[in-house]
Amino acid sequence: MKFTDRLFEAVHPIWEQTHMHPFVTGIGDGTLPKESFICYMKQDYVFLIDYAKLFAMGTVKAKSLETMTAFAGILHETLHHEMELHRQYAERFQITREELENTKATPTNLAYTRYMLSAAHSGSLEELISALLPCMWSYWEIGKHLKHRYPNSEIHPFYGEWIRMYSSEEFGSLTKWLLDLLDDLTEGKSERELRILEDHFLTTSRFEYMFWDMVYAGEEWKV
Ligand SMILES: Cc1ncc(C[n+]2csc(CCO)c2C)c(N)n1
Repeated sequence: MKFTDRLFEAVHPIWEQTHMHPFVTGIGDGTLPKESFICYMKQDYVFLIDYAKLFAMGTVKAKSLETMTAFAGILHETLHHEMELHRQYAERFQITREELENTKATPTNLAYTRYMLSAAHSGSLEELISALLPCMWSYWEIGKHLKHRYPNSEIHPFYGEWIRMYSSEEFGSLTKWLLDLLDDLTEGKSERELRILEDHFLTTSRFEYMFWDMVYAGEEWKV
C-alpha cells in the first residue's frame, strides 16, 4: 500500500466533517454571508505569506534539482496566482493591499502556521511535506466535492471563482506531484518514521478543519 493511500484512509473521518462544515457548504450553495468570506480571505492572506515559506524551505531541503525546481514553481504559483485571487476579492470590497497584508493572524491561524514552520525547520523533507500536504490536498478534495455536490457552484457570481480555482486541473496536478514525491521518499521507511509523518499529516488536517471553524465563529484575540 502506498503511504498516501494509508494517509487517505486515516484522514477520511476528518475530511467527512470538513465537507459538512457550514462554512464550506455555504461556499457551495452560495449562502455564506460575504462578510464571513472576506474575514476568511484576510486571515487566509496572512496564512499564505507564512505558508509560502514552506515551499521556499522545500527548495532548500530538496534532494534533486528537479524537486528544487518544482518547489520554486509552487512558491511562485502561490505568491502570484493564489494570492492574486485574494487581492482581487479584497479589491471588490475596497480593502487595500496594505490592510490585507497587515491583517492580524488569529490564535488558531498562528498555531497552524507555527506548527508547520517548526516541523519544517527541525525535520526532514518528508516531515515538511507531511505537515504542508493537508493544505493542498484538502482544498483539492473540497473543490472537487463542492463542484460535484452543488453543480451550479462553479458559476456562482461571487464564490464561483474560488471553486474554479481549487477544483482546477492545475491545482490537482500540483497535489498529485506532491503525493507522488511523498510516496517516493517514504519507500522503505520504518513504521516508527511513518508514524511521525502520519501524525504531522493528521495534526495539520485537524488544523485545516479548525481554520474553517475559526472564520465561521469569527475568532478574535480577547485582550
Ligand atoms: C488555510 C488554507 N489551507 C489551504 C489553502 C490552499 N492552498 C494554499 S497554498 C496551495 C497550493 C499552491 O498555491 C493551496 C491549494 C489555503 N489557501 N488556505
